[in-house]
Amino acid sequence: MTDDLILETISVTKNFFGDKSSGVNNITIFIPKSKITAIVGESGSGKTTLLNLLYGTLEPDHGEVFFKEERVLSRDKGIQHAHKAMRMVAQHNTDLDPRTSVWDTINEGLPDEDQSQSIQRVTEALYLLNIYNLREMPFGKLSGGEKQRVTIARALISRPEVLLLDEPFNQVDATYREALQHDIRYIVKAQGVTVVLVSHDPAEILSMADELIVLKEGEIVENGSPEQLYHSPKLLYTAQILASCTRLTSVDAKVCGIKSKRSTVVIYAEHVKISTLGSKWLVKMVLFKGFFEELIIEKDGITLRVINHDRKKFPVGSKISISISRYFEFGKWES
Ligand SMILES: Nc1ncnc2c1ncn2[C@@H]1O[C@H](COP(=O)(O)OP(=O)(O)OP(=O)(O)O)[C@@H](O)[C@H]1O
Repeated sequence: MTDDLILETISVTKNFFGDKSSGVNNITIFIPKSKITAIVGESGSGKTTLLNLLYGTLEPDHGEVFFKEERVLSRDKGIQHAHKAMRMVAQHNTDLDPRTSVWDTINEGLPDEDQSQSIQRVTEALYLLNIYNLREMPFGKLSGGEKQRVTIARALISRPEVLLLDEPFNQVDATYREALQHDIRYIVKAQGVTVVLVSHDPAEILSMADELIVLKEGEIVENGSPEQLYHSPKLLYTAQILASCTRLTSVDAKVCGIKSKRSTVVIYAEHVKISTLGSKWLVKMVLFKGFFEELIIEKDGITLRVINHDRKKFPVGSKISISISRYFEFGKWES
């Protein structure tokens, strides 16, 4: 393993109850040090299974997982080193005692040998995650977002080299999600922590990750930087995970003025420019997205998603025309 890598899986397979369609199959990945790598894919594609294999809480049926040069084995096989250097924040915090104070919950994450520095380290973690004011509250009384901050503080207090995050912002409402994402990115970058993040949310993936690994049915189908995969997806599957888009057959795409020889056309909402000239499309729905709107527009039974920055200019029922600056073409086998 080269110095710029920290975790590696070599041809790892983990199936449940011998069912090859479950878990993950023959996965080889390299996780770069001090970067945020996101594992993305539809529900059931094997993201959590892969995270548990990296952490060592699942043992592969075949293949090997390495933390630096050291093989990661499952907990029952007793390899401790990798666990000390890694921390996992799971989707739900159900194993944490709701009666324990925030201070004590975070302190429990500090290894015994560091307990002499407990006051300084817990205080630091509380400030880092912006939750100093909550230190005396029982964990169970916190909001979803606050709980998530505490769980991440508890994981970071041991100064892990690798932080594994499974849908970490799931329970956090939209208002606080962006702030928490921003804080986590800032903290991990400042501390040089390596993060492996499992997420469903395209905005989260694109704004937080340095690298993406796309899983489908337990296999890696694409990987690269967020920019690369967003702007030049090789697969329809990847485009649909990363972007707000419309998928059309090549026959339906003719309504948008696109002539394609391939079976499927994908149009990102941001690539549709709108104006009032011509007025051939009907605005069916306006979705408020904060500083922009997403319009659902229709013509000849075809609906398109469109980003509109000129808010309130195109209300439901108004007529508009479009021009498409870019689209992607895919064959059937690429879905
Ligand atoms: N402990 C288990 N026992 C049996 N099957 C399992 C187990 N864990 C995962 N699976 C199966 O393996 C496949 C991958 O599951 P996994 O939880 O890794 O997917 P995922 O991509 O994380 O899904 P989601 O996004 O819904 O959390 C699924 O078909 C799932 O049913």
